[in-house]
Amino acid sequence: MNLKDTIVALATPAGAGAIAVIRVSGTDAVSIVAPLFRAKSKKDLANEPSHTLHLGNIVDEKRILDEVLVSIFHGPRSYTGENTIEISCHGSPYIQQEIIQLLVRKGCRSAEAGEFTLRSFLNGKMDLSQAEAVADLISSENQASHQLAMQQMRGGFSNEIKKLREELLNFASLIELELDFAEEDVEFANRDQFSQLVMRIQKVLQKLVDSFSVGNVIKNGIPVAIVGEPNVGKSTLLNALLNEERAIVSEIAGTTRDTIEDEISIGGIGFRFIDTAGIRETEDVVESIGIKRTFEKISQAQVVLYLFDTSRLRHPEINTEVHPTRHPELVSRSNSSKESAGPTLEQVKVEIGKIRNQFPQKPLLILANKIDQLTDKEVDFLRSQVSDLMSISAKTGEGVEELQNKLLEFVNTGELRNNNTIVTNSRHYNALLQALEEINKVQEGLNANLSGDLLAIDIRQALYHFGEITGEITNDDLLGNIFANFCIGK
Ligand SMILES: Nc1nc2c(c(=O)[nH]1)N(C=O)[C@@H](CNc1ccc(C(=O)N[C@@H](CCC(=O)O)C(=O)O)cc1)CN2
Ligand SMILES: Nc1nc2c(ncn2[C@@H]2O[C@H](COP(=O)(O)OP(=O)(O)OP(=O)(O)O)[C@@H](O)[C@H]2O)c(=O)[nH]1
Ligand SMILES: [Mg+2]
Repeated sequence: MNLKDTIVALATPAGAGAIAVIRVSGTDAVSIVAPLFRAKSKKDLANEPSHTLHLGNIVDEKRILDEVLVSIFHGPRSYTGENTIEISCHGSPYIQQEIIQLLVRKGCRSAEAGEFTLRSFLNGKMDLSQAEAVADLISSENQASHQLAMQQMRGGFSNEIKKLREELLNFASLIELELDFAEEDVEFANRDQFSQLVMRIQKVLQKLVDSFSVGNVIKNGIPVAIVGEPNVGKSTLLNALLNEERAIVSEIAGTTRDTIEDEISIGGIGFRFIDTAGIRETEDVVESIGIKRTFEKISQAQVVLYLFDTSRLRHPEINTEVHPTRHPELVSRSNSSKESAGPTLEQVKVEIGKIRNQFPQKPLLILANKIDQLTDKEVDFLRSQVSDLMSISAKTGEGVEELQNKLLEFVNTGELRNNNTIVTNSRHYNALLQALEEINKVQEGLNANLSGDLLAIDIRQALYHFGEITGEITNDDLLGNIFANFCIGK
């Protein structure tokens, strides 16, 4: 990738649209486009001031390709920091390609993925964490992830890091200066002040490191596993939550064999719901693989929803000696297969206990489903038996909204509301962890009255990790990795 080239790419999505924007950036942007542009006002584009907009035609020799609007940005006053021209043409894929090919013939190179933003970074228009936020912003699909990306793009996080880095750098220089006067036993860096700074940095770093658990979840969606025995209504609940017929629902136990997942935003937060294969003893090879996967999904989930079917509970108070007038369909079901009668409430509690034992840290919501089949008295009885019970009907939607509210309670959105800095990027998280480790060493060194040269080594290491975040320290591989995940034209 030659960064001296003038590059061109479609900035809007591929395909037909009302209007498409083609972006040209680099030293020759203006000198390449100006001769191809015939302004209505006869002006020469090359003489126009920055941040102005011009109507005219794009012409290839004598042929008019399109009537367009052209905007001009003189470097360094542009997104990339280079000369930039944007051509807004009619949104036909044919016109887009004709104009782009014309520009390539006249000396532009097709841009690589993320190259405009890479140049913006290299030209000092933004730091690395801000550039990464641009990609997050484009992919944000709900209010929370949008807010975090926006915050990061505006530099909130980088500024915090940069300030700490500068203060630390000051002390590092003072300590290193002492080394030059080793014989004279001077102390330029006041150890008490330094120790205070180190403690402040530890606090900030720890806060940022801790925020990742929230940030990561907000960025990627909170995984919620829906589990329970076959046929209890897991897929019906998934569909109700997603408001879409996403999973197949049937009265046949074992319908869902593999996990199905999809994401939806509730209250501005993304939730990823994972419908799983019903858990039961089975000889069926495929089904048992599905069940194994269910347990994997539980371990990956942030919250687990355990469903059971109230209409099949065997219990004196709740039984399926059904009221024939209310549920004629159930009469035939329970009559035809006595052996398929469901578990007792005690057995359900045992099953829930097993999951609790296996995943002690995981919030587990117990959902008594199909309450539309019960009388109010039966529902009351159920609630009195299981304290943390939510009763729902996935089929009628009863209780689903309460469930959504309950799910929102699991997300600590306080930090988000308080506008605290939240780390969302695992690269930043790793760098922060490493910086914290080094800072802890510095603190230990101070406590142990370590000599300046040894302190300086750990300080330099910490500085290195700070620099990784904002991009003062970087390398081609890292940049390649980050920007390769961008779309072309960004
Ligand atoms: N048409 C268009 N829309 C766009 C972009 C773009 O590049 N082109 N952006 C691309 O992501 C975003 C806006 N970001 C931009 C950031 C800086 C400058 C710019 O010209 N900066 C100059 C001048 C600042 C000023 O005069 O206030 C500078 O930084 O010096 C332009 C767009 C979203 N919308
Ligand atoms: N009356 C009533 N029926 C329900 C309710 N929820 C689900 N059902 C029915 O129960 C049956 C099983 O529903 P599914 O959603 O396929 O159950 P599942 O837990 O995904 O089953 P598997 O995928 O086989 O493990 C279907 O006939 C649904 O219509 C409910 O709240 N009330
Ligand atoms: Mg299912």
